Amino acid sequence: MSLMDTLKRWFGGQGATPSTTSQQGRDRPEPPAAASPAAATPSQGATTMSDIRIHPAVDSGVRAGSDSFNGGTLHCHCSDNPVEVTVKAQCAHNHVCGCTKCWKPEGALFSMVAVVPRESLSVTANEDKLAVVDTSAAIQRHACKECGVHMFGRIENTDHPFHGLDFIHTELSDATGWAAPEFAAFVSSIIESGADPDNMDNVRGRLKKLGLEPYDCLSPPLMDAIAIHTAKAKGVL
Ligand SMILES: N[C@@H](CCC(=O)N[C@@H](CS)C(=O)NCC(=O)O)C(=O)O
Ligand SMILES: [Zn+2]
Repeated sequence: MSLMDTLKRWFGGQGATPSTTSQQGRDRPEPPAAASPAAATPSQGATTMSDIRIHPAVDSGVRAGSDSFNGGTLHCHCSDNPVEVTVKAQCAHNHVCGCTKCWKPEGALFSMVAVVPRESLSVTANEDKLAVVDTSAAIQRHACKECGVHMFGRIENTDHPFHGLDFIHTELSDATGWAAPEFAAFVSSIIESGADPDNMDNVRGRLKKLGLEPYDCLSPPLMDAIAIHTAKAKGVL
């Protein structure tokens, strides 16, 4: 059984959160400022739930994925010689992430990030434009040096619970059918990017309305998976 199958068995598979249909097109979001690849717009000044821009892919409603979808091609935001990453698999555990490390499009409070088996992902054009953002991080985020977009994140530590999985931002693909985001992770962390702490009830309320249950770390199934991995490594399980 593959790692992805094991994860799906543990976690119940992708697409657990059925979604409303988005009215939004699949246009790429505005390019980020190259100098600040992880920038959000923390001080959105939003005081009402509907004003809150979680992420362009969910702000008009979460679009359900397709069971028959089998991958696509991701591009960075460079108009010349964009980096291209090809993924030959559906993604799993798609979610929005509020941490400061994941790449967010301009104006968004959250990143949108999912996992795929690392063997399903390859860089198919302009690999020389990629560099790892922070080599000391568990997730080695390979970003375009020109536009700042994170093309994929890889865990090289073979002892890490998620080793074997790569992290991707499906919005970088024009294809439709990617599994929809299912929850919101690291919600409190948006404060670390400058979001107003007094607006957190509205942010969590908006996420719930979108069907993205807010968690301040990962979702319970993923936290359980990490604990199971640790318990097994310690010989407790
Ligand atoms: N509060 C921290 C949380 C960072 C964090 O733990 N991020 C998670 C979710 S992406 C993680 O797995 N990080 C590992 C890494 O960045 O390598 C922040 O916002 O910077
Ligand atoms: Zn993150």
